[in-house]
Amino acid sequence: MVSSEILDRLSATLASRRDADPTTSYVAKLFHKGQEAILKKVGEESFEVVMAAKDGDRRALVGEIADLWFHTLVLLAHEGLSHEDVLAELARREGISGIDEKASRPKD
Ligand SMILES: N=c1c2ncn([C@@H]3O[C@H](COP(=O)(O)OP(=O)(O)OP(=O)(O)O)[C@@H](O)[C@H]3O)c2ncn1[C@@H]1O[C@H](COP(=O)(O)O)[C@@H](O)[C@H]1O
Repeated sequence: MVSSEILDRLSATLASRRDADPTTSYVAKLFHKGQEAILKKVGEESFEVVMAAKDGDRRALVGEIADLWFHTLVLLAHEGLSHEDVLAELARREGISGIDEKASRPKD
């Protein structure tokens, strides 16, 4: 079974691409292009997830969700966040199902 440590390793790789040459790395190129380009990829991959699910293509669905997760990790890194922030939020939600999420979320 693949461990969630892959997220730690991938996030470290993403962080290392911040100052990398955009001509040698897809991630560095996305960082270089900026938020708009990253958001465009997140939108495209979200749509592809929906289409794969509607087509009933389970193999494609896994691939498209991997693309979506990957691009959301790039977005998090771009915004100075990481998967750990999301995991912490999910952990916080354990045991509070049934209550209003927005009302229960800590203020920034
Ligand atoms: N997990 C991924 C990963 N998943 C998807 N992709 C890239 O995301 C893009 C997906 O876009 P599309 O499917 O829309 O295909 P495309 O039309 O070629 O995309 P565009 O060129 O239009 O953006 C492809 O270029 C994929 O190669 C990824 N690129 C990198 N990683 C990981 O990120 C690490 C660092 O990557 P580099 O910065 O490229 O070294 C790698 O070692 C991998 O672990």
